[in-house]
Formats: sequence, structure tokens, C-alpha cells
Amino acid sequence: MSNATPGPAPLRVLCVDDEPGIRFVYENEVPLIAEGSVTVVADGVKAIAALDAAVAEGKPYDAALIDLRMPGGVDGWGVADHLNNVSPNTKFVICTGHGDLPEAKRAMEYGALRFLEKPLQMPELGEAFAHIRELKALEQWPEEDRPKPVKLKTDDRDFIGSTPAMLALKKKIAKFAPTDASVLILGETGTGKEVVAKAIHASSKRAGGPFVAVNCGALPEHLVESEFFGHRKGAFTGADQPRKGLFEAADGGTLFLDELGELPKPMQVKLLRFLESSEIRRVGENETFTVDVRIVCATNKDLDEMARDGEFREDLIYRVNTFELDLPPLRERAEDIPALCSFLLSRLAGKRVGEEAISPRAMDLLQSHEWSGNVRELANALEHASILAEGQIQPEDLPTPVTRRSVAGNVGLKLANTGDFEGYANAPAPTYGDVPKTLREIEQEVILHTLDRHDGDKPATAKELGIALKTLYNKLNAYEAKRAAG
Ligand SMILES: Nc1ncnc2c1ncn2[C@@H]1O[C@H](COP(=O)(O)OP(=O)(O)OP(=O)(O)O)[C@@H](O)[C@H]1O
Repeated sequence: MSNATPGPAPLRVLCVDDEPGIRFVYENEVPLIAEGSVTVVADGVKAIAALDAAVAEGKPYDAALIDLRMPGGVDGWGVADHLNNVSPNTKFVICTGHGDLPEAKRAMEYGALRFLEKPLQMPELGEAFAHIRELKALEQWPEEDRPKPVKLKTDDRDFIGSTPAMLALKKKIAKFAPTDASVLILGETGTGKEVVAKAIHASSKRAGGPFVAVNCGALPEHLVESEFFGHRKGAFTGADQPRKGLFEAADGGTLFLDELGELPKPMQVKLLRFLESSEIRRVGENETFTVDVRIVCATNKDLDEMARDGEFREDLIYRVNTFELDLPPLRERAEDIPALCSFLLSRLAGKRVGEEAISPRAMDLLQSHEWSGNVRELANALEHASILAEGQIQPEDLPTPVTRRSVAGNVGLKLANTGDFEGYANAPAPTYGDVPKTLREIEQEVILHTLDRHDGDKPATAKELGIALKTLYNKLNAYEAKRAAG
């Protein structure tokens, strides 16, 4: 995954209109509403010259507002035609005082993003530019960062646990899975919520369909709607097909919405509408259509509390939690640890590894650790240990927090409380045990332990560590990807 998340870029806009009053408005208002720069010209010939000059400079316009009827031999259609030839990535809006249905249709055929009738309304122009900015940002969003359907691997179906709580959970999964009802999975970070979502999908009649997982907190906020619902044909550079959204990608299968509590409020309304109607509408299109998608959600947040604080829609909670599953933290099921170790070590090694790969003393430590990061932290600890171990895993092969729990927490507190470097000089030097560690490993420990102290609350963790929430997600994803890559 790339870390680049494009934000809204300033737009370069070309406006052409023969009415001086409108040009005055464009010159003064467009830089503000488009959050960029504007070139304003009075006729089609000048517009064509401006388009050519921008292309020759290697800086084609992002957007154009084009009047239809203009003197001088080149009308708005001529400008749109030229624009399509020399500057196809420039999104354009037709603005006319003589709008009728055939012209509006023709504008769409030319690839216009919108057809606005004069007198122009500022809110409409504002919406048009917001749409253009979103399209630009989507075009810059690396394809590999987009959530995609995954093919489930065999071990994705494995859901280890035989303590009474886990057996009860498995029984519930077996009952819920075959229905199409929505399921809300609750649990601390790393407890296996995604594993459970995959198990539900794999045991449902949708098992042959796609499983699409999306982390609601990791989607750039201004792209959420396009990402979920897709975009109409032609709205994109080189898009002769509509861009499919996540709902469409999951058609016939399951859409897993991880970190549901992070879903922006406007999208909460749209998700609710989808759950009520099964209908979606691509951004920029008027038609709706139906998709057959089962929604499974997960969160480590208290949604009821969020609803009380006005941060989450109460009616959406009732829609997504037809069935609710509560995953116990690992510290409450230490008896599962030996089997989990065997599973996780086998996954790392690519072959079956038994519990005897861990010495009894090391296993004691593993079973008495707090596991704030739950099974994910256990998987990381085992990866660490399996690299260091020569033969059977011994206590000294385990990461320091497992053998000496407080160290990383101290470092985290110091990071949070020290405004400058002086605090470090007065604080006791941190120790990291006998095993040498890289800065990256220490950082990972600090992050996971800070996350623990905040009970998996990622925004609070990011705040304490002084990093962007997105950076925190990227780091957690990177740990996960590194682990998955073995
Ligand atoms: N019961 C389990 N059996 C096997 N593996 C598990 C189990 N629970 C968790 N894991 C493993 O632990 C890691 C974290 O699991 P998962 O991503 O499902 O957690 P999560 O609760 O969704 O985390 P987050 O809240 O951070 O999204 C994964 O590598 C997963 O394979």
C-alpha cells in the first residue's frame, strides 16, 4: 500500500463567455469557489488559443466553463470539441442562457460534466467545482490503494479458539452466516473481527461471490462517496466505462466495513439508504440500480456512546446490528494461545508447526501477557521470536514487552509528555532488554502499546503519538502486510 493520499488540489480553470458581466463574476468568484486560478476570455477563438497554450506549456486546464452562443465564428460546441481533442482531461461545464433539453443532451454527449442554465447560481457552480475536485483527486489516487475484492485463502477460513466463549461464538456464526442479515462484529483491535467476517462469508451462500473489505477510517474523506458508489461513465480520464464502486464490486457477495465508527456522517446516511433499498446511484448519474450485497460491519468503538454524542446515527446502528457478535480479548482466553501459536507459526513457516516449537517457559510468558494488540500482537511477537530462535522458541527470543511489559508504555508516555528533548535527559533511560532492536521495532512496540492504553481507540492513539490518524492506519496496515507477506 502506498502512503500517498491525495488531498484536494488547486484547480486551473478556463472560463469563456461573451457577456462582460459574467466575465466579471468569473474573474472574481471562480478563484474562490474553485480554490485555484482562472483565465477568463471573451470568445471561442480566444478559448481555443488558451487551451492550446496551456497544453503547450504542459499545464492543461483542470476545468472549463463554456458559454454556448458566442460571436466570432467559434461557438461553445467548437470549444468543447477542441477541448476534447487537445485537452481530454479537462472537465468542462456548459453554461448557457438558452438551455433546452436537446442541448442538454448534446452537452452530455460531448462529455460535459454538467449543464448549467443562466443566470448562474453560485451554489450550483460550487457543487460543480466540488465534483471536479473530487474527480481530480480520484484520478490521482493510486489504483493499488483502492480496496478490492479478495479471494479467500484456505487459512482465512480458520478461526482458532475452543474456549467456551469462542465455541459459543462459532455456534452463532454458523447460525447467522446462511442468512442475508447484516452482522455487527465488536471487539478490541486485533481480536479477529476480519477473520470472523471472512468466516461468515465463507459459510454463507455467497461464498462463491466476492468478499470486499474496506477500512472506513482509511478512505480519504473527500473520496468516500465515489469509492462506495462509483462514478458515471466518461467522468474520468480514459474512462469509457463507469468506475465501479465498492457496492458494485461486492455484488453477489459480502461488503465488510471495518472501523464502521470512522464512517463520515454524510456517508452514514447513504449507507442507511442502501440498507433500506439495496439501491445505489453512481456519482454523476441520475439512475439508481440494485445490487445484491450483504453488509458485515466491525468496530472497536462504542457506537451507542457515539450516537449519544451525535457522532453516529442511531438508526444506522439498528440497521447494521441485526446480529451482533462480541469478540473476547485474547487475555480472557489464554487457553487458546497454544493452538493460536501453532496456527500462526505454521502460517509463518508455510508448513505445519506444533506447539512443541515453543518452550514451556516461553509459553508461560505468552499465556500471562496482557496482549493489548490481541492476536495481531501475538502474531507479531511470534514472527519476532521465530527469526531469533535457534530451534525451540525460548523466553529470550520473545519481544521485550512480553517479558517486561512496562518498557514500551514508558517510552510512549515520555513521547507524549515531553515538549522538547530536555525531558529525555531527566527521565530514566529506557531499556529494551538484551535483544538488540531496530528503531522501527521500537516504534512498532510503542504504537501497539499506546493503542492498548487507549483500548484500541485509534484517533486517541494518533493524537497522543502526535501523528496523523492516516499515518497510524498506514503503519498498522504495514505491520499486517509484513506479517501476511511472511
Ligand atoms: N481466532 C483467530 N484465529 C486465527 N487467526 C486469528 C484469529 N483472530 C485473529 N487472527 C489473526 O490476527 C490478525 C488480526 O486479525 P483481524 O485483522 O481479523 O483483527 P481485527 O479485529 O479485524 O483488527 P482491527 O480492529 O485492527 O481491524 C490476523 O493476522 C488474523 O489472521
